[in-house]
Amino acid sequence: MKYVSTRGTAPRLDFEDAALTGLARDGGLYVPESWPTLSHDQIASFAGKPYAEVAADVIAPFMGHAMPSGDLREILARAYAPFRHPATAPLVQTGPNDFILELFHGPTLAFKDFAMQVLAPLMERALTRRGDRAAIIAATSGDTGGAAVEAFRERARIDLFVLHPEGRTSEVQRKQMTTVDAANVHNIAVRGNFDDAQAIVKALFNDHGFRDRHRLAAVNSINWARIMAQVVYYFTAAVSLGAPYRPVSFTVPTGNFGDIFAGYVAKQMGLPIDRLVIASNVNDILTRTLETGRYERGAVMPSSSPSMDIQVSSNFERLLFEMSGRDADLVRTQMDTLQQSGGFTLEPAQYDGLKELFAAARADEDETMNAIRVLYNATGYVADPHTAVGLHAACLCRGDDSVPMITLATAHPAKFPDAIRAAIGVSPELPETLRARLSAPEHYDVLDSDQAQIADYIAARTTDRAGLPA
Ligand SMILES: Cc1ncc(COP(=O)(O)O)c(C=O)c1O
Ligand SMILES: N[C@@H](CCOP(=O)(O)O)C(=O)O
Repeated sequence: MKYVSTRGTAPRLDFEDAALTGLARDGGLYVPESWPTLSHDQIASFAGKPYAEVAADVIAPFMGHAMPSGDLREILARAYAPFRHPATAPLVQTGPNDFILELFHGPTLAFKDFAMQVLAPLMERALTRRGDRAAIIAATSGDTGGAAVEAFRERARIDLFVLHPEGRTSEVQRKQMTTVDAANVHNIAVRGNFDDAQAIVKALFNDHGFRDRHRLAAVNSINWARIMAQVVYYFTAAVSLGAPYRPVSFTVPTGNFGDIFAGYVAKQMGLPIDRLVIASNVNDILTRTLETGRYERGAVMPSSSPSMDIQVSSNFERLLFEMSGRDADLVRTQMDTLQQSGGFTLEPAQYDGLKELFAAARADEDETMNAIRVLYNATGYVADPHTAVGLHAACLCRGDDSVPMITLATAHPAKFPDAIRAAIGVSPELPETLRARLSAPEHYDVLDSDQAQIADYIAARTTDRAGLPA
């Protein structure tokens, strides 16, 4: 399996190089050269299998000859062993044909653990084989950072730099990152919003001298391996509701468009998905794009679902590439226009493709709180605010009632206690192990949203190759 960039001029890479590279050298994102497909029988055979085994079958075609199948299976078994639910990604029924897919039973209580727990051993294995090391730079609106810190702490070949927007994550999210005292973990609170932090990460990758000197790697969803690992739970959820013999729909709380792009990939691989619903909070660039055909950046607004406070959705570039018939020249021009003037109009083929595959709806703050309240009053279930945005959108874009609608629960409500208390007056409990750790001292530095300042900070703290483990 080879990987190509959405902007067409970066080298084609194999899986391992794509996973270590992060952003392509032309500023684009890597995608597989073609989509592998799974047969009807293969998909049917997932019924009743442990999550890690389904993961091996779904992931293997993307990896080519990167590693023997036994090694992959071992990595996956270890990655999902610490999840606190025996089903790993359980489904909960909340209505006649409505389900919640709980993706928060991993170590940091958010869906990011599904990919990060796999990415860390994959990257470490590749670096060990090469006798190399990497400096990971990640931007987070709250959850990617915590999951990355947990997965990469104390990995000898990796320095991890996590940029979060100062004061714009929940307290629990911030402490999940900053109370970890590990020599290879560096937290930076950026005076700005998530888009500022993500723009700096991309700019540092586009500075090829800096990138090569410090061997930059990415663990945001610009890294293809993140998306790949997230495809798996679409299969396990759909199969447990009768796929491939019947279609299912998914609603996905969306920010950087990574998680829902994984749903698109599952569909390309042969999973019968009827609707993919994009759920936005007040930062609704994607819902507006679906309504108008224009991709137009707005100001980032703080919300009760802070992990989705994003206006530039990185992975939308992958979809634009797909919907244009993989026209890299067009995508490059569109991304340049976005950078220069803050927006562009989709080509008719892109817009038609988008409307055919996706529906979209936004939830404002009152609607988000109301969705938490309505579900709690009807069933006693406590949904986190991101999930609630999804529940609101699922209701609006329901479509055919006979098709199961699965809303992704992307985080545990205990990560957002203030919002939950405001909605229903209940304080969700953190798991005991996490609660104890969050009272430890915090470690982070506050920097301006300034590329040069952040580059200097990283350069001063990156272990050089002389510091490689034997
Ligand atoms: C809890 C939660 N829900 C939803 C999202 C949005 O996911 P994506 O950025 O993949 O669209 C995020 C952040 O990525 C998140 O942390
Ligand atoms: N919501 C994310 C933002 C980064 O998204 P990613 O999926 O590209 O890592 C977060 O919580 O950090």
